[in-house]
Amino acid sequence: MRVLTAEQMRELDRRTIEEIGVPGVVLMENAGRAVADVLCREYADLSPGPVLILCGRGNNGGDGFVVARLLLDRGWQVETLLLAEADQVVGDAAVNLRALRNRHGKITVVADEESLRTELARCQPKLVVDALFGTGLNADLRGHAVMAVAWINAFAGPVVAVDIPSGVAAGSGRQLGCAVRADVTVTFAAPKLGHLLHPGAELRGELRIADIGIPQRLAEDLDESCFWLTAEVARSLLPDRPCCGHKGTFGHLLLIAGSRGKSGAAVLAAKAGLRSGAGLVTVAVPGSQQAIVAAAVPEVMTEAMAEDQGKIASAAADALSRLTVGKQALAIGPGLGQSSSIQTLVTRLLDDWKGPMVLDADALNVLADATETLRRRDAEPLVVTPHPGEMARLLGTTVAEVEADRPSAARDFARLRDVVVVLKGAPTLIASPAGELAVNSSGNPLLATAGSGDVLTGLIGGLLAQGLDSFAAARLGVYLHGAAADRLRCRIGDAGMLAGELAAEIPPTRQALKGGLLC
Ligand SMILES: NC(=O)C1=CN([C@@H]2O[C@H](COP(=O)(O)OP(=O)(O)OC[C@H]3O[C@@H](n4cnc5c(N)ncnc54)[C@H](O)[C@@H]3O)[C@@H](O)[C@H]2O)[C@@H](O)CC1
Ligand SMILES: [K+]
Repeated sequence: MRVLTAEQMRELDRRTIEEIGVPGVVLMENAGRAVADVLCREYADLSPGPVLILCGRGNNGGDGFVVARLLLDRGWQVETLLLAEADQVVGDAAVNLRALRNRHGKITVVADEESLRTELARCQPKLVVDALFGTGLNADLRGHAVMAVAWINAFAGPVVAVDIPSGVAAGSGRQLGCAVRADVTVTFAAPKLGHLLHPGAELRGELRIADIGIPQRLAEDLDESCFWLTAEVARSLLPDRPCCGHKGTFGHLLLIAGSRGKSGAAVLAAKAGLRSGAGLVTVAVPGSQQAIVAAAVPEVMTEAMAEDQGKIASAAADALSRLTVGKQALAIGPGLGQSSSIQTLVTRLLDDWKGPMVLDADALNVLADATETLRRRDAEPLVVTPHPGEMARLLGTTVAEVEADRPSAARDFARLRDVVVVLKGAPTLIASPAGELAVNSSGNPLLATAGSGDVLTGLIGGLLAQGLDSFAAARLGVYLHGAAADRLRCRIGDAGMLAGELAAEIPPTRQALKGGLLC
């Protein structure tokens, strides 16, 4: 499902009005009707209210006037507070303010904190509709809007936000000063980034997406495309499992991982590689770790590499090159540790191996200096899976700067280095070298545990081995990883998952996804 920025939404509105010829008031009527329909459907038990509708001076407030008029028509008691002077309301919003007045709706202009306090104390609503600010908010909330938000957030009954909770920036999900916490948000045409990125993702409550008459095909011309990685999208990426397939059909993954004290990372990634559905997994580990890994995962093949102080040594270069023969994908990084030998080995593999490959953890450091190596690779794009700290190191910036604009960080690095970036976090973002961005919809705090990144690397590696292209494997891997944690949360709660349990949960999650049981 496509995700829009505030500017893209404005562009689609404009083109629908100017090119298609649908008047703005029709779009506003459709928007207001969609909200009224949600209220009548989901809060029928609170009818006839009263409903309090808080409106701002822009078109978000205009939608609020439509909601007020339609709810009056449907027998609700409605109070409308306008937090602006009536002459500040212009255009389509002014048309609907007039229509509400003509319908004898009760509209009270509250120009300051004093009158707002008085009106809020008088209203006693059962339900509140937030139509103060929408996608046009461009600065921190000030004045009596701040008081209105605080009052809404202290209100005990349900709060429904029109388009986006007031105070949430539609392009980033950031809170501009303060923001409404809604139970339900009804947005129009498509979700906005601000609905999916935190804190907007929590503040919006349940998201309802309403068609207001903006043709989907207009979105196809937009420069930057961003998609919500829903179950439906993930399902479309699942690789085939032909009945006559054998283990060779489903690919052979070479995992290069582990060091003294970190053999568990290799074990977890190896298990996830197999749980992803790959036919065969070979794990190359420092010789001293081979028995540990082989005992922990008897289903994988293990290869002992020359080692230096517990880490794979540069003397292993030729052996590793030989091991790549006949493999469909490589996964490099979990628990490798950091050393100049590791840098040399990974750089050589980047040069020699033209097939799909996922790099994580310690292997990522190589990329900071490998611009030229990556440019001349002429191979399937790499998948890299940094957390914000690693992303900051790769971009030569700070974690705070990465966190301030996660979509740009992921996109910039993907374009610059011609790689698929999986920027871990809540939510995880996946960016392609072509500039596409996917925002994951699955996952929860259970994933914040040791080894969960190793599981993701093995999972993506296993999907690459099954023939998925890099962007598809990264998206499906990220979705399944989060969805497996979501299933576990239903059973064990939101703390205390072991990463090994996550790997074991991948097959039933995949099956549930296939059967349409995830949404
Ligand atoms: N044709 C359209 O453009 C449609 C717009 N729709 C609605 O219109 C909304 C966008 O409307 P607008 O662009 O008018 O903007 P908003 O209604 O979001 O409000 C912004 C208004 O407040 C002012 N403002 C911005 N930041 C402020 C701040 N911090 N403090 C005080 N005032 C501030 C702006 O100058 C503008 O007048 C959408 O969210 C949606 O609800 C829908 O009616 C569908 C059709
Ligand atoms: K709003």
